[in-house]
Amino acid sequence: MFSTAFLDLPPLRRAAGTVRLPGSKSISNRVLLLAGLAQGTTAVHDLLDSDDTRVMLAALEALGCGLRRDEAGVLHVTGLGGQLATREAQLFLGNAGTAMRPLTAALAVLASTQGGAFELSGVARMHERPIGDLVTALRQLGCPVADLGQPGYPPLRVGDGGLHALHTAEPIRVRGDVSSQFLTALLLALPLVTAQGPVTIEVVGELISKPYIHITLELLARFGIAVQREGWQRFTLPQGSSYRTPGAIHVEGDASSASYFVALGAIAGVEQPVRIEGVGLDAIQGDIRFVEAAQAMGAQVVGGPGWLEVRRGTWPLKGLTLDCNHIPDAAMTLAVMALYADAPTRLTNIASWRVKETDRIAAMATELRKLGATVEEGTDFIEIQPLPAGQWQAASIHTYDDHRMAMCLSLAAFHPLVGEPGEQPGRMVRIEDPKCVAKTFPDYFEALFDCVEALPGAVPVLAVDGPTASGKGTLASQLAQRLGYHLLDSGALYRATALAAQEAGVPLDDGEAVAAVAATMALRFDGDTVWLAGQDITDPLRLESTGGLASKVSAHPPVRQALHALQLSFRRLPGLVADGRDMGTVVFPDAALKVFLTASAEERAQRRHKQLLSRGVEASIDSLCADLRARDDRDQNRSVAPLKPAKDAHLLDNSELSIEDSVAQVLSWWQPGTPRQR
Ligand SMILES: O=C(O)C1=C[C@@H](OP(=O)(O)O)[C@@H](O)[C@H](O)C1
Ligand SMILES: C=C(OP(=O)(O)O)C(=O)O
Repeated sequence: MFSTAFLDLPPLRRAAGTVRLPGSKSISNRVLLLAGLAQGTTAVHDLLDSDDTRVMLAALEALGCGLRRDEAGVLHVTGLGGQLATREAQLFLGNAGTAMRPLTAALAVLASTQGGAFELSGVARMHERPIGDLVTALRQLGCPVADLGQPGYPPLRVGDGGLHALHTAEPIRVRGDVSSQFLTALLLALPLVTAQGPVTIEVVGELISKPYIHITLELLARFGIAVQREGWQRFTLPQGSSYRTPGAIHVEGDASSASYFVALGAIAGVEQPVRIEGVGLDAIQGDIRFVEAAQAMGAQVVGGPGWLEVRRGTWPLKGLTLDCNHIPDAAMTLAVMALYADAPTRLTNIASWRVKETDRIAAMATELRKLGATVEEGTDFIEIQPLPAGQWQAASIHTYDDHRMAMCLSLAAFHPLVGEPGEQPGRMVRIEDPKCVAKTFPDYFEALFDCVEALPGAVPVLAVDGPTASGKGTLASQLAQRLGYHLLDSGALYRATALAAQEAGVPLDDGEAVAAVAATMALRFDGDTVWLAGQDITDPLRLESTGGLASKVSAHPPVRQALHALQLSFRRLPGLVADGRDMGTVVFPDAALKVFLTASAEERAQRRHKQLLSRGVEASIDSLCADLRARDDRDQNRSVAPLKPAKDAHLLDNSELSIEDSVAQVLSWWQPGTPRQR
């Protein structure tokens, strides 16, 4: 997961490859609750691991359910068998509607019938998401529910410790026009009170997001509860309903998450399709019908059970008007596809967008406008005009702690002129707070980068060059962390070459022979660990003596040549911070930003001295200073790739700066707009 403050996406042009989707959030949290209420143990395969399921799991654990993950990653849930194991708990449910609403209902019923009291709270936004219609239904049933904050919103306390007779003979009435999760919550919880007779739920007003009720009914059926229904108005739980574990259950891939990859194929699956695995045309999730909307916009989709393949069909995409009530989550993806269309796109009947992770109609309109689009919004619709190729603007996209805003808007990084003659350099899309995807798809950006390709030369490089002991290694690694970029420590390649040559018995002054070693050595970086031919060389690589050897081998032109291609291969999405001596001048002359880091020889000698002392090595500052000056002189005057700032480098003397100051300075040069390709 990218935990950076922002993630810069360079202009992308093509998509191809395969994504294996994480499990469905809606199925995962329903299955967890059903398994938690059932008697016996349920083996849950392919459960989603994300913020929303973690809060549900933590709640089940606090309530006394047994949870065990086996070596294969299968979760075994041992349920309560309908009996409370603990009578009081405070449950924090983050921003997971699929945890907050169903747990409120289930615990209200259990607390009222067995005696107990439970507090349910969430993040600040959860306390702005309505739950009043569910609370009204639960009170009608006879459950005590107390508002702990603003009435109609979490936090809530359900139960008051006492026993309460519930009124199950009359139909329980619930409104369904704000969220379908209120009805889902009652359907999941009320089997608990069917001992005396059947229980009927009546929906008041128009039910929204109907396909989510279908998921609820399907999963209840798998747990042995056959709900009888009359249209979308009346649902009856038969007398004596009880949750029976199916033993094992498999969670399908998330169909809402699939929408980003379906869109990817439609926008940029030019030569090859984007293949999606884990969810297919047999899905029980309503969001699979996003496929039809994407097809209507021009996507070519084929699929079967558990898979889809999507390529670009009509281009530009076709604008459309669509009632999106049945696909409220995936519909957001259409709003970004609309930028690439030939005519306006109007998405209607989406009032529920306003009460989800953020006010999604307002947020979408604001962020699409930043890209240059013309957008109209109403209480329950959004209309987006196509964005002509020349009018796309670089933008920093605010994501409102809403996973879908981040995932949808990443699709705006595609270059609108993809595959057309006279492609122009593209723009950069900055996604703020990319870790918000953790709600349902923590590795979304990794999955995206695995199946997209940037415009040639567009993967940004930030080159940090400078003399020995200038602190460029530390600066480069901090920058890579802050930007979420890959890191190339080119010095390590020369050091590894020297070690490999020594190991092979090759004389270090034989440039051609050392180059042959460099070209074939089996070098692998694994986080901070470096492997050479299966051996961990992390420590030997850092030795002063290895530095001396590296200085020798790096003076041979054939060695530099041999390592050139290897260095270029580090340039991968989303970007690269390259640390060395000739990164900006020779290896990445087109780097988006070049920094030449210096510090006075005295200051560098002091730093080196400290570093050596910390490793228990004694040294004199004067001799270190003399060594550094001699090394600078050699580096600056060698014939191949002498150490010098690139003409377009920013010079940074960090003699008086802390690491944090230097990082801040470089990041201020790296604002959208400044790097060359933006
Ligand atoms: O029941 C569910 O799993 C969901 C129902 C939908 O909410 P609404 O019914 O509030 O539209 C959907 O947006 C949400 O992501 C998941
Ligand atoms: C609305 C959503 O979530 P929740 O389950 O919290 O309602 C969503 O995932 O888009």
